Amino acid sequence: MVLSKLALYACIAGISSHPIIRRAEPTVPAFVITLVLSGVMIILASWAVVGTEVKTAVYHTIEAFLSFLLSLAGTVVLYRLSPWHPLAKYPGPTSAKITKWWMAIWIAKGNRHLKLQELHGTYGPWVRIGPNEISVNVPDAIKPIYSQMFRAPFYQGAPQDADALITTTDRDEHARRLVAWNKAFSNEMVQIYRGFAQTRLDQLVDILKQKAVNGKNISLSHWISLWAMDVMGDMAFSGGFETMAAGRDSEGWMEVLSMGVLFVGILGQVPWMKDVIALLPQPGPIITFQKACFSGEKVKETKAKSAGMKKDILGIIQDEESGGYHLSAKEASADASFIVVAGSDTIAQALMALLRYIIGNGDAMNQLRAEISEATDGGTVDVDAATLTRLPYLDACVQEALRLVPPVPAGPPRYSGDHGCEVLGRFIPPHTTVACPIFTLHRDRNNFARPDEFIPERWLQSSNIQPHSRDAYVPFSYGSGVCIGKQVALQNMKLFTAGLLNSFDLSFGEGFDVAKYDASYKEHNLWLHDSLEVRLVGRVNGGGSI
Ligand code: HEM
Repeated sequence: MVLSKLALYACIAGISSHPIIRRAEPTVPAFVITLVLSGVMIILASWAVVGTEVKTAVYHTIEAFLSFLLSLAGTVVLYRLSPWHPLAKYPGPTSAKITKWWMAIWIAKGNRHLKLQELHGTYGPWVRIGPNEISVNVPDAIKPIYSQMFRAPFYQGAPQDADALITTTDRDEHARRLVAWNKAFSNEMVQIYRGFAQTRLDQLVDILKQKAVNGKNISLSHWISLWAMDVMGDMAFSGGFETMAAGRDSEGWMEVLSMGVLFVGILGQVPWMKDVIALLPQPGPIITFQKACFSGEKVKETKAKSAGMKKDILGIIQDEESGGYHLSAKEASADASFIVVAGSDTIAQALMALLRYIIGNGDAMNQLRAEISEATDGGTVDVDAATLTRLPYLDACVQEALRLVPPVPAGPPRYSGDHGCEVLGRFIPPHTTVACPIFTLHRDRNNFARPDEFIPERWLQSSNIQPHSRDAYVPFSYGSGVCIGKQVALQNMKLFTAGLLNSFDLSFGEGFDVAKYDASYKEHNLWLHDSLEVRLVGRVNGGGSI
């Protein structure tokens, strides 16, 4: 009888502990340890003080635990759905209001980009997509959100040994680290990186010329990925990846990276799980990647190699003279891993989208080929900085590909902090995560005319295609945390496309089904999809095929 009352008290404790847990959220291990300790104490007290048999005491303690957890969970759900919740006025699906696992499942399925589009179609521009999270599909809101707020707890979702520039949620630390990073992306360095990209492109063209015999299908997506990885290795560590020479990602870096990005995407929805994952014997893919590739050797090797030379990103950000922030070895290792993710798959995906659309659009291909041929004197001149300014149609094609298939499709999540903030006259309550969904903004017909079509002309100065909202176009994000590699990315994409088009005639490969290819796109934080199969025919400089 006494112990049944215990279950009742446990219910009351569950309900009344909700306001405490909500304000001072405990870590999972602290919560579990508290539960276990209180269980042991209850059993001991029942046995020693009340004189209950141990078996009965254990039974009633379990009963009390379940009562506690169920009443706590019930209170959480009721509160999240109640009119007293700070985000109560924002519409959204009930499951999303209850738990972040709902969004985690869409990410795992690879359809979050489509779900967000659907939600904004149903509920309007401000949608509640998590218990404490809103998605904002309003171009005018991008500047106030991304300039006032900084990175959300999402970035702390995966266990890692140290923060990278891209995962730190401390704005001051980010600003101090950025001093050295800005040096690594100065105009002078961007020109040096152009040389690396050109050398790797020449290597790729030679390889493809050998492979592209008898009109057989080539997986362009495969080779683009290898090119991007090798260029990134050169830029970040003065060499290190030789995936093109091997013809494959022999060490499996890309696979680990894709897993890592998916892992971060899912765990970022439920950052408290990090403590649980950290207890598992097998470390997550991010730590595996850092340990396998970058712990110790690569970081030390690059530091030694680039001493006094300062020709690669890791060398510059580790150099004490770059100023601002002293990177620990673990932070350098975290930065090294993230630079590869940030700078290789993004540019590779952007190029795959660009080539898929220009191969599928004869007019665009002809116009592009004519422009590139004229600017490079029939392919005899390398694409330097001056040449790039003479390629407006290529620039338009690049922008259009980044609009249709932004390599970072979800909106980077930002956080309203302890005090909340105001966006377009609305108060965003404290501790709210806010994101502007890039894919949805880019494909919204209120922002861009015929939004699902590839129309590079909309980016030309002479264009009168309306609507055309430049404010809604954010493939590189905005504000603090904006992509630091934007100039390198744009330059390398143009250089690659010009070089490839000067070297080959391209068409879709035999049996390649473009509709099936488009439908295969899955968004797991970055994109995963089928292979882009093409047929390449070598060209002689000046135009004709060989
Ligand atoms: C088309 C290619 C690219 C796209 C679309 C892209 C997009 C983005 C976006 C949206 C962010 C913000 C992420 C966030 O806040 O969660 C970002 C950050 C970043 N990107 Fe890129 N990126 C591209 C290429 C590159 C390249 C080539 C590099 C390096 C060479 C690079 C380096 C970075 C870094 C270091 C950050 C973090 C900046 C910071 O925290 O201040 N990106 N990128």
